[in-house]
Amino acid sequence: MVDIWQNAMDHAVTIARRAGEVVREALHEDRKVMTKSSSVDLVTQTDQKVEQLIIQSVKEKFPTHRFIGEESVAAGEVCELTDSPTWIIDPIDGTTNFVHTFPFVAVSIGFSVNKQSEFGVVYSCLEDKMFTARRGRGAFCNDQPLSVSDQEDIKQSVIATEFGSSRDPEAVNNIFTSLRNIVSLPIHGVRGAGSAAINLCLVASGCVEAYYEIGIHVWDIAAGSLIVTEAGGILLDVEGGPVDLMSRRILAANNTTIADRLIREIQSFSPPRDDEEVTQ
Ligand SMILES: O=P(O)(O)OC(CO)CO
Ligand SMILES: [Mg+2]
Ligand SMILES: [Mg+2]
Repeated sequence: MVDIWQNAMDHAVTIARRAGEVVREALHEDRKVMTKSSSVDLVTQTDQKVEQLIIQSVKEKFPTHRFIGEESVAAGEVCELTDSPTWIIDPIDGTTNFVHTFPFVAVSIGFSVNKQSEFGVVYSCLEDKMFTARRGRGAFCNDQPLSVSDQEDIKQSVIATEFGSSRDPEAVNNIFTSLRNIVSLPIHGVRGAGSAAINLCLVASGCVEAYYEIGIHVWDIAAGSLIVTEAGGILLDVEGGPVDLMSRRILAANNTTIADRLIREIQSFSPPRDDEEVTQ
């Protein structure tokens, strides 16, 4: 059977690898750090350069396709997901890690048609791990199939989450309340790679049972979320119900038993949506 998006996916893998080389080389240079939404929301010239590299190369091959890119949105482009084929790009997921040479940095490329994810590519470029998923065809790391953990007991689980880049006292309070509740269940441990995309790949790989976060953006999770579901995992909103990739909230888990137990402990809140201006 012909897969009409296979060419696009092959291109995503090629360009993610090339982008990863640029990121690796930039680690040996001075990294000029700028800030965006808060003093701890970091961006570098490499983020911008890599996003342009990806967008230009995709435009040459697929001139009618649309884009949602983290740094393009930061520069004022609208964050709108339509039915058109759309590339959802985070050029460096884990910019704080990149700035500090903490070794989990990913290039994340999601691709959606009719608002449905068709493929996801996450290249963890310092580990040299290429995570891929094609809708209905499974998830892989360096071509080896992935599957989520089969653990059903939350007390035997490791959960990934992050503190995010908001320092709004109420948001920080909610984050710590959730964390205290979950740690106290008790669980085996809490981990966070500092990259939403890599955290999702850790769920897909069975290294952690679940990952949840409030405050992430669609470009952080577009690719990794398909990698989770294609590895047999599930996606939900942090209050239960269907996940909404524009809502800035996600819970990815190996199964509903683990997800339902976490939902009872998460103190949720709602940051402004990624597509807020579009939906108003
Ligand atoms: O490093 P970035 O792309 O800002 O992403 C963060 C979350 O927004 C880590 O996932
Ligand atoms: Mg990101
Ligand atoms: Mg980024």
